[in-house]
Amino acid sequence: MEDNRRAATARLNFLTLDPVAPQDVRPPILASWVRSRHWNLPADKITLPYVADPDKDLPLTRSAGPVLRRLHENLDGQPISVILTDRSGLVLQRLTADTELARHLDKVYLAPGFSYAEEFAGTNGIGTALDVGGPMHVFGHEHYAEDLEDLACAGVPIKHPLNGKTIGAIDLTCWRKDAGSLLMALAKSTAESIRAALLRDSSTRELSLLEAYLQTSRRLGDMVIAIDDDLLLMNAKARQSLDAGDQRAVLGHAAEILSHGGTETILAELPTGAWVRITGRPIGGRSGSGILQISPHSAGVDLRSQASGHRPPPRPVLPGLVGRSAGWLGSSREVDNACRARQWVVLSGERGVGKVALARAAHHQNSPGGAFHIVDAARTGDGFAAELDAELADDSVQALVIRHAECLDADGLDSLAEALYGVLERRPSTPPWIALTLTCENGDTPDLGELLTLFPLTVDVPPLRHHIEDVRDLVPHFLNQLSHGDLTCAPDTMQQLLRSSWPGNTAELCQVLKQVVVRRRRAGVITPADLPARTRAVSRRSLSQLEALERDAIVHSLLANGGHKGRAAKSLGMSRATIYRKIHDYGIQSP
Ligand SMILES: Nc1ncnc2c1ncn2[C@@H]1O[C@H](COP(=O)(O)OP(=O)(O)OP(=O)(O)O)[C@@H](O)[C@H]1O
Repeated sequence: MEDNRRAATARLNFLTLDPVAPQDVRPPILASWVRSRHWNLPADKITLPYVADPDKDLPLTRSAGPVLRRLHENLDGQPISVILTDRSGLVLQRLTADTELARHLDKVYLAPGFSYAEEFAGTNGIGTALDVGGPMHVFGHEHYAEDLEDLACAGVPIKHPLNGKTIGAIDLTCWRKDAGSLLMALAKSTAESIRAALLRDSSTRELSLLEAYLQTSRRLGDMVIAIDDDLLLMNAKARQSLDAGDQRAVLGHAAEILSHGGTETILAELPTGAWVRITGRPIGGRSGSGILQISPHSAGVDLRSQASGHRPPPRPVLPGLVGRSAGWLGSSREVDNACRARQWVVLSGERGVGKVALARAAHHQNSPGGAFHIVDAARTGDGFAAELDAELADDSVQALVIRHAECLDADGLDSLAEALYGVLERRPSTPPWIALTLTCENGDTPDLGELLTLFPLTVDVPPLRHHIEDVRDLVPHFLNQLSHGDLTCAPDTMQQLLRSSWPGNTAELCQVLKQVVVRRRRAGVITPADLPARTRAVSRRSLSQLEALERDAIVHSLLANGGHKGRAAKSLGMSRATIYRKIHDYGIQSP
């Protein structure tokens, strides 16, 4: 009781930025409060992300189920809730016999589908135990969120018995007034029983997988990978021979082979241009579990180079950007050259195509470390004008992007031209490099009037559907950034992404992958079912660049002719029959 009062005072002092006496709060709790403040969490209420349909078909839930049910029965109606979460703190299961406690837990969202990760719920038994990687009890006012002050929680991370990775957490929660030291002892012994159950359930299959993996690695000296639910083993040969992008591609093919029974052999081209032969062998009679043997396939390389005199595809020209299609590389080179020559440039294209990204990368390539700033003309009120003045007055700025110039009206464009002439007068020998971006929709390019005399070059940045093949590079690039390489994309998922028309371009692709990463919350391979519904509105096949251009021309013509197909066909010089066929073939929704 005394401890709780001291914790309450310490918490209040902490929240009001007053000094906290070290003896009043345990160090791991204080450290967690600091992290909670860093996440900008409100201390007076709890708001948590919710996943409507969390994936509960995991080895953890299968093995933990009987252990949790036994414990729940033994608790015999006592007000203690037994909670299982995945490794991110997402609640998968809750067993509570006491209705009053259950009602309270519902009120604070300690229920399946809600995440009790520390970054959302602040200091608590689940998230903080997962964060520190060991058992953690959090008592009453030690919780960061006021809503949790009547509860006591004892959380213990659960580590996989074979690979040692944290795969979830067990938590026992009761009323603060009922808590005692036995709560933690019980949580620890439950975690131990779950580990034993996991070992028992997985040992037969995983040990035979491990044996097959070791035998294959020793015998053949090839690259070998073993895959099972939560287990991934890759031998040194595979790790050394394949770079991160190639590893991800191989894992995607491996998942595909294993999901079809695992006995196939395929030839695959990897992102670096190397060809490999991948042979699968299922283990344990389950799809998704088996050994993959990977060997370099020189015939593939020879075939390619003999057939078309192919060289490995060109590398991206600008740092931090990916994409090797001719259209994207052409724009990249133009922006790079303009930046090197300090020539001011207009970057024009649909929303999210990568205009700012190109300007930033060109600047970093040509003036590494130099100050690069952005001002956005879409800002309302006087915000833009004031910010622009400040940037132009700052002599340390070496590169400036003026974004969304299409938002300026005629007066705005005049003022901008005047301000830019001013900077040329003031810094005639060292003006900043300036790129102006124009976001154009439906092929309309706004008129920049007099400004064009200052910007002699306009680079058109193509929409993603016109260099759709770059999706193959963009997806692993974004997944690597978003999930630190924990997630890869299955080949059929990639096919679906390649067939989408991406009206929001690369920014939309990045957004979709972000959504997938947040929803999945565990490592593995992304399947088409993981993709949000909007990516399913796809054309029946992936279109070549010419076909995509033709589809766009038809869409623009239909728009310009108020949806009248006959007139649209005439203005494009095509017959009515042809336009009808193409509208159907390209899956165009008539405007
Ligand atoms: N080739 C690429 N490689 C890696 N990332 C890219 C590439 N192209 C675009 N991106 C990323 O896509 C996102 C959108 O790009 P960016 O903001 O540059 O688009 P924009 O054309 O300037 O958009 P808007 O018209 O809306 O202002 C950014 O996160 C950017 O880093």
